[in-house]
Amino acid sequence: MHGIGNDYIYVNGFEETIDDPVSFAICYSDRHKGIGSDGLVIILPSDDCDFKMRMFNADGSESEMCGNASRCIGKFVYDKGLTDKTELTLETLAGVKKLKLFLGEDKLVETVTVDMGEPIFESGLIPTTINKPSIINEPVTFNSEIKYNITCVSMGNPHAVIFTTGIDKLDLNKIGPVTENAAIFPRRTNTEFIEVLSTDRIKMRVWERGSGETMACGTGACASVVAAVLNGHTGRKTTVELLGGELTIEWKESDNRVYLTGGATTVFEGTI
Ligand SMILES: N[C@@H](CCC[C@H](N)C(=O)O)C(=O)O
Repeated sequence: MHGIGNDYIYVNGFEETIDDPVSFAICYSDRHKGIGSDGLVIILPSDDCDFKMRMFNADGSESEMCGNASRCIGKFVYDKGLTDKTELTLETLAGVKKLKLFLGEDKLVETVTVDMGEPIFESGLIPTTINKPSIINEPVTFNSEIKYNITCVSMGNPHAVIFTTGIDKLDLNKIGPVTENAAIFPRRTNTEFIEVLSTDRIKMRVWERGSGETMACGTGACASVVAAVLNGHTGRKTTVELLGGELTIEWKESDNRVYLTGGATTVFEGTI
């Protein structure tokens, strides 16, 4: 399945057990020698919620949260009849997320809104070793030569947001690994490169921790809109243009929570 091009292999953990998800993710995410994906998502029973998600990047590292995968899980469980509810709770390593499913004419899930919770700014919780309470538009030199101002936001997983120009031409394969593995990020980071198009539209390319450049990142889009608001670039409801499509993000003033809305698509099913 994919959420605007951010594709994962989804495994129904009610029926299948994967003993070694790390090796599975590395092996089958390979686009030449495996199935090909940005990683692996396992849908599991939960004690307290409707469902539980575990997600692994293409390098086998487990992440706390994935925005695009949570939408796809909503589609998976509803379309396959694992639930008939259109409002669901999902247990993740970043806490409980609430999903609202919207059906298309075919009565299958087309769009999902995820309550992604409150953004986190405290340096120690990002985590970053930069010795300031929070990191907003902070000048940082990477590898003693690449200078960027970064804003750090955790959506349960770490994001460094960079506002710049000419992102189409950026050599992400070169700069992405540098920011991802910088010593200031002890658990590595996802990095979003953002061009501000207007007060309600931004364009984003993302280098994901553990997967490299992907066509979209839901948590990254949320972190970027929060960073755009904090830096005075956009309003609280903003469309994010990504390589794989668009996401609508709203950081509500009333409850301080971030809401992510976008599509979810099934590509194919198979047995290995
Ligand atoms: N693509 C995802 C985020 C996946 C995890 C990320 N690479 C990390 O390691 O934190 C999304 O849609 O949020």
